[in-house]
Amino acid sequence: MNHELILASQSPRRKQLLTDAGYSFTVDAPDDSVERGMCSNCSPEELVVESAFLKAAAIAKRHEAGLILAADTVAVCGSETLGKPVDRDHAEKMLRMMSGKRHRVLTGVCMRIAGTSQIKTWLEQTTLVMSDLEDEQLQGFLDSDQWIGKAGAFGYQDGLDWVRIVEGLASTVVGLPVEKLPEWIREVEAS
Ligand SMILES: Cc1cn([C@H]2C[C@H](O)[C@@H](COP(=O)(O)OP(=O)(O)OP(=O)(O)O)O2)c(=O)[nH]c1=O
Repeated sequence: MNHELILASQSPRRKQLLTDAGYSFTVDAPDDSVERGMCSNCSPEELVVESAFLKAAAIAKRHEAGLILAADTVAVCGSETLGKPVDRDHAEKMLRMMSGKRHRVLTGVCMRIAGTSQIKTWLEQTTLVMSDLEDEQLQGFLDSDQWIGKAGAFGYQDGLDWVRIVEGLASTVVGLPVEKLPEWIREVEAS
């Protein structure tokens, strides 16, 4: 990598994934307002890519150089796109919707080199299946507050035994497909 890496995210999970993969980087996170006012009638695939693009753009403005990395994650169940729950009731609604079903988690990623027009976006997808959640199990999980700040109201990294991956990378579910980064960094640096 020829540039200093800047993670444009407030997500502790993205920071952890990047650290565990051995990258050195600084963090400059966009505020939540970047995600508001997004296209309301676009597909979830378009939404995560557009959101990652906007997050990277907001941070690129503040830097003269460096490789900016931004991402956005949602869960998709049937025709519903599930972002971060706003409260416990919202989290419960999401989990009841996914209970006993397959769903997908999409992560859009944007990398851009500040001070240049070099920019790329990518989309990754992982399919999961959730067991039928018993009422008691669901209430216990909601009481634990582990759903807070997580798209679809669950954290795959929390070792839950009622959700498993059918196809795709676990890192995509947790918010950043780090296994793809070496290839993607080469692509954006060559663009
Ligand atoms: C599905 C799932 C999501 N998540 C998290 C990853 C993201 O932090 C969050 C999705 O919200 P995002 O809006 O993608 O990210 P964020 O608001 O946390 O951070 P930023 O916009 O600054 O980058 O859900 C998990 O941690 N585990 C999971 O299993």
